[in-house]
Amino acid sequence: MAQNQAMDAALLTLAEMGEADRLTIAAGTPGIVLMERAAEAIAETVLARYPGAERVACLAGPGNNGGDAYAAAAILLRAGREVRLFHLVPPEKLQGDAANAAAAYDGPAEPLAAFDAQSFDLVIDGLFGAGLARPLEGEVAELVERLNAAATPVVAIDLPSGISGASGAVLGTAVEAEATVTFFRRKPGHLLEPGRSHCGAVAVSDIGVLSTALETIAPKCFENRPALWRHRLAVPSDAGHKYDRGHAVVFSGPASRTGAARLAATAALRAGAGLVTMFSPAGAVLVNAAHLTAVMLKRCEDTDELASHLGDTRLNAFVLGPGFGAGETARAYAEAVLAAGGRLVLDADGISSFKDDPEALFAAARAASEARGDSEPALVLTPHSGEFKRLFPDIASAEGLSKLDQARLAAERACAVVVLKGRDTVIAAPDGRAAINATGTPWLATAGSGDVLSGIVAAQLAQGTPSFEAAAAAVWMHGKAAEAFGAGLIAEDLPGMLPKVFAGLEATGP
Ligand SMILES: NC(=O)C1=CN([C@@H]2O[C@H](COP(=O)(O)OP(=O)(O)OC[C@H]3O[C@@H](n4cnc5c(N)ncnc54)[C@H](O)[C@@H]3O)[C@@H](O)[C@H]2O)[C@H](O)CC1
Ligand SMILES: [K+]
Repeated sequence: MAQNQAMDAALLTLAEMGEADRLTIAAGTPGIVLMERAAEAIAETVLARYPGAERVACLAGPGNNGGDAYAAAAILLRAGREVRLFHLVPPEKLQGDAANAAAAYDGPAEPLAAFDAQSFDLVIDGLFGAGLARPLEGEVAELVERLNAAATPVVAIDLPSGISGASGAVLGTAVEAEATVTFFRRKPGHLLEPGRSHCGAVAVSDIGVLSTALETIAPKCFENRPALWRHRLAVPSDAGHKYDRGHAVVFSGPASRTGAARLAATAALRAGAGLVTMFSPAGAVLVNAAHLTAVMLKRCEDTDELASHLGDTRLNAFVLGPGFGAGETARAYAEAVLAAGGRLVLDADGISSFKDDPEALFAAARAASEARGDSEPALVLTPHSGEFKRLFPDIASAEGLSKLDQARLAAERACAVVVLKGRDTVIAAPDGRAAINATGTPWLATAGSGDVLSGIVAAQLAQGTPSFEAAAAAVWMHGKAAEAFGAGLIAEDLPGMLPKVFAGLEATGP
């Protein structure tokens, strides 16, 4: 059950989508039938979203995306719309299903050069989809730029032309659509920026591609939805005790910089850790004491004191970084926590502390994972792109890597779950599993929001949720908390929205 629901959230590579098509066609559904259904889905979206759109332009490219455009044009013509089709290549040059779809269309068709967006109420973009192989240039690039400058709404077939389905990158230039209709499952480019913004509202149409094909294909990338992790999530039970829900620790920075750690600690408590203790340098104990209530406080002045605290093996999840200050102390503490068998969320200054010797961190993480015996990553890294660059400069600067590729390579190298933050946060595990997040609002880009996230991750780790699921759940909840609050959000507001998020999670399915 959980497995099937997760498969609904799969994000497919070009090869995986091609394989799903191949298996479906081999099982008896001809390609032209899939194209016909794709066209019906596009026409349905157009008629439902734009009931008043009379003058419709269909732009058809040289491949099957163009074939979909011909087939959709035919349906809209039958529905009484005033349709004109504009083609990049003459219809007689099309092949396979696209050629058949073009032959079945008997409405007006003209070369692309005759297209003027201003003369239409709606444009259907069937120039390029999954087969986009290189940047748009020349006549097509100019046309796309004129189209974007016009006020006419665009519905994209499969992907806005110019957007890479694999990476969400703009190749050359790309159509800015109001809506996108894709088929069977989304692709990473629908969720990764800037692709996501170019897609507008995405509708996924089940065109009869066999979902059982996914069992054979075994995709490893998913949209971050509860189906991915809800079955692994620890939920406080009636018979439970606070000690069953783990004991999280947050390291505080010096006296003038304690707020970030308190945000993380409050979030950890709200997100379900049974107990949360702040480890504070001596000089910050009074400041922290003045602010903390349910969060406990312990002095932790140096590595000796830390070693003595770590003797208590009930302390099982740690947050190090928010407001902590970068340097030798952070490095020593992180290594000590991992060596003691703790699970560690390393954020902010904690990450930057290893910029001169990332391998020391990766070796500590590898040793910690191996020592656990279940190969579960003990380390969760939560960098934004600037921090990511400090730990993984070569991956960050390599040409042609998507954010998804970057997070996966980093996770494998660091033997850690990597949460590469942003509007399109990617969560990746060393074994290649990855999730792309879609919850949240622009208001999350606010001071302290990352500190809250690290606390939510730690709460899940403390309760025994596996690291990948813990991180993915936390990112989703963090976004949902922001959505629930709405405009005017500051980081302090996020923990207080978590009860609503949990209630929603209980009330709804995946
Ligand atoms: N199950 C499904 O998902 C179905 C999808 N359908 C649609 O088919 C397209 C993919 O079709 P394909 O022919 O493989 O690729 P495209 O139409 O996207 O384009 C390939 C075509 O374009 C040329 N090309 C690539 N990049 C450029 C460029 N920058 N400039 C100029 N020309 C370029 C390339 O050489 C090829 O000739 C998918 O998106 C769906 O819309 C089917 O309808 C069936 C079901
Ligand atoms: K398209």
